[in-house]
Amino acid sequence: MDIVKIADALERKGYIILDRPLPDELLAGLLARCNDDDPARFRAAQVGRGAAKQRIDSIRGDVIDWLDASNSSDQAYLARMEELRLGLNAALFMGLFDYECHYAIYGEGDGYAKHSDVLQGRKNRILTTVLYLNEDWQAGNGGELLIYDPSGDTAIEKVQPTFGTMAIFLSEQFPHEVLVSHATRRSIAGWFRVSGS
Ligand SMILES: O=C(O)CCC(=O)C(=O)O
Ligand SMILES: [Fe+2]
Repeated sequence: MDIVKIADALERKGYIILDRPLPDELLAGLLARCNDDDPARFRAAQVGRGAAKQRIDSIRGDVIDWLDASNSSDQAYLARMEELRLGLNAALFMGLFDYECHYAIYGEGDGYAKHSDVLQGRKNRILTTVLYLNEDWQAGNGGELLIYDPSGDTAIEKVQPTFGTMAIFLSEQFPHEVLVSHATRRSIAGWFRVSGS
């Protein structure tokens, strides 16, 4: 990954969309993991936290599974993200403390309504990453990531979830949404966090 380029974009505009920053073998391994035939691995994603945590299909339709450091593909991805964490801390003094990430699968008809990744009452998610794992994705499939300006009024970026594309943005600054997908849509969503609450 070109950490200098990523750091520069984050400093200038707060986000970057990368074409294919990771090697093909790694992407293939991650896709195989996200295709895993064990359906019980994936759980309905929830919104909110603590007592307010709930499943609301109309807001968010994906199923998720957190990465597992004992799997070699997951481990390789986490190692790349660790390099990025250290590089961004060195370049921008971001104080990123750790990284959490999960596979996500959106089925036909699923999306994720406009939201912020910074959970209410908890400000530790600093930087969001989303890596897409959809081979032969068609423009008509929907499922685009819309990134809004900080006011939330205007969409400033529409990202096709094509294989290997990665979006990285400041979690608090950019409301975003996943448009309804008309095909199975796979990704890894992750967050660099600072320590604390
Ligand atoms: O999959 C995407 O494009 C974004 C997912 C997302 O916003 C989230 O999981 O918080
Ligand atoms: Fe999000």
